[in-house]
Amino acid sequence: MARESESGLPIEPVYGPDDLEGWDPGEKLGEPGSYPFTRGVHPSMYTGRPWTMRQYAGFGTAAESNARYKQLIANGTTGLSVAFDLPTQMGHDSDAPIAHGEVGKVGVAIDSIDDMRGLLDGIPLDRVSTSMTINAPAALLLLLYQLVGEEQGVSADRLTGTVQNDVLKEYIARGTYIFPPKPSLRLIADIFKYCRAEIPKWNTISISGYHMAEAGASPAQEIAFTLADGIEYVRTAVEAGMDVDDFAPRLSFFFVARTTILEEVAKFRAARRIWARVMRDEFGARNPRSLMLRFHTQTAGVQLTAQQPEVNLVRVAVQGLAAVLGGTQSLHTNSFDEAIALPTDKSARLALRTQQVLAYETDVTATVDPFAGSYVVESMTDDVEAAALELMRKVEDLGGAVSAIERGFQKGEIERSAYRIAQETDTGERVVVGVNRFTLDEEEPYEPLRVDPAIEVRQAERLAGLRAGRDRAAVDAALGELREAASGSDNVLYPMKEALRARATVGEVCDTLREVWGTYVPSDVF
Ligand SMILES: CC(C)(COP(=O)(O)OP(=O)(O)OC[C@H]1O[C@@H](n2cnc3c(N)ncnc32)[C@H](O)[C@@H]1OP(=O)(O)O)[C@@H](O)C(=O)NCCC(=O)NCCSC(=O)CCC(=O)O
Repeated sequence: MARESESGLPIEPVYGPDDLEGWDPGEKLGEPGSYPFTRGVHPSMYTGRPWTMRQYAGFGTAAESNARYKQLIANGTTGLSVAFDLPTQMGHDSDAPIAHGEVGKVGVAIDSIDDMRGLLDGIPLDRVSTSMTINAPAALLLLLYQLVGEEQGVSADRLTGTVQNDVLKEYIARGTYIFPPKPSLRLIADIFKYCRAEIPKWNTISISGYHMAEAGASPAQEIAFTLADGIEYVRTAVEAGMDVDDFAPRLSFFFVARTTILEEVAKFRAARRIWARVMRDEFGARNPRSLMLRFHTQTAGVQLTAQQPEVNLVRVAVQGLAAVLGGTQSLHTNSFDEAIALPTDKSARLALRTQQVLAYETDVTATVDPFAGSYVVESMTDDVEAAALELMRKVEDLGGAVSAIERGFQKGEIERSAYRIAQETDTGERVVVGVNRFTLDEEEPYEPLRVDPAIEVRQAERLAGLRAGRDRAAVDAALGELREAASGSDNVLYPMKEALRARATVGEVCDTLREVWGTYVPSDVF
């Protein structure tokens, strides 16, 4: 009997030539590095250059996070990935009442250029690419990065990295939105234009399915809703007057890797094929780079267990393998203790070592797209593609990603899928090793890393010092310019940069935008 995949599609006990009858490799696969990019975005893939090992990290103060980044680099990481605390992600200063209890908890606290300077101290920005998981305030953090680059003598055209900047999935699954959809999309178009003119190698957005997957989305839902968000961003930028080939090469994506290797590989390959077709046929993109779906992967946090946490090391290795077999450009492997707390130095190192074993001890990097032509993987690639296209059509029928979000469509679909997973786990139909089978009577003790609660006081003191030491009139004047741009149609990033240079804080800049644009209140469908 066929088993069901995570997307609810059948997985047959045996696949053979009949399953690929009429299947045309020329149309479905092409060559690696060529349309429709099913086999990967580069002709040589990992035989030319391994994926970027990019471990998401950050906690406490800028100085503490800086020390962790230097340690990661010393251990062989090949790109940085900054986690910000919730107040920063929501555009509040560390001393704002609403920030209380959250400063430095899930990431680093960045209030101003002073903190950004500390975060990047001693890190050569012309040689390291940096991803920043920041969404509503993405423009601010990008500009702070550029300003620190200028101080290091690195011109903006040499900076490489990514801002997540994907606010649509914040409304669907992650929650750190500030402004309503319309000004949020306008801000994203401003960022595309600014980067095109000023920071051309920067990846301007990381259109993310990861968080939807963490909320329970199936693989088909994950790519469908993510690509639908991508389509909305492309439309926004085109409507804002940009030529598609002027910004599409710098769009990037972000997906999860689950333990179900076969379907995950199929998912990544299907996503590349769908995106290439959409960009070529719907948007008329001509530059091959505009058609390439380049993506970062993180192993599935939701599949980690607090019980017998060391078993997570095994899960992460399997998930990382899925990402690599699927042709990821960049990878974060979770630490085994992440279901319990922030990773310790040792668990962070082990997570990176897992990638190094995949890259240098296995043979999966010796040849491009090793699953190509496999009866099962090609069949599943077609199946996931068809299921995703069907969902994308439903989003279109609702008027596109934003209208569908406003009606709660994506959230509703994801909730249903999450409910199914929870039920299957409860009944034991879905085996979770160490949780509903192969359990221990008594778990071994585990000592997690804890963030020092005094960090909040230290950040508040730093802010008081900053406010006392800066030219208040210059800050007010710069924020006034920003207010004016936000009220009209001028690109907000130019006055925003001047405000940040004058040491305006993240909270002050975001409050200025909140005054003009208001904040988003979800229409709760549930
Ligand atoms: C495009 C990606 C996906 C990857 O960029 P990278 O710089 O790492 O890699 P890359 O672009 O593939 O490679 C770097 C350069 O080498 C080239 N290159 C690579 N491989 C090649 C090959 N085989 N042949 C020829 N050239 C090759 C590329 O074209 C590129 O140059 P050119 O540029 O000149 O072409 C980017 O967006 C990225 O790094 N994303 C990371 C996102 C992230 O870390 N997010 C964390 C989220 S954490 C989170 O959100 C979860 C928790 C939470 O909710 O907070």
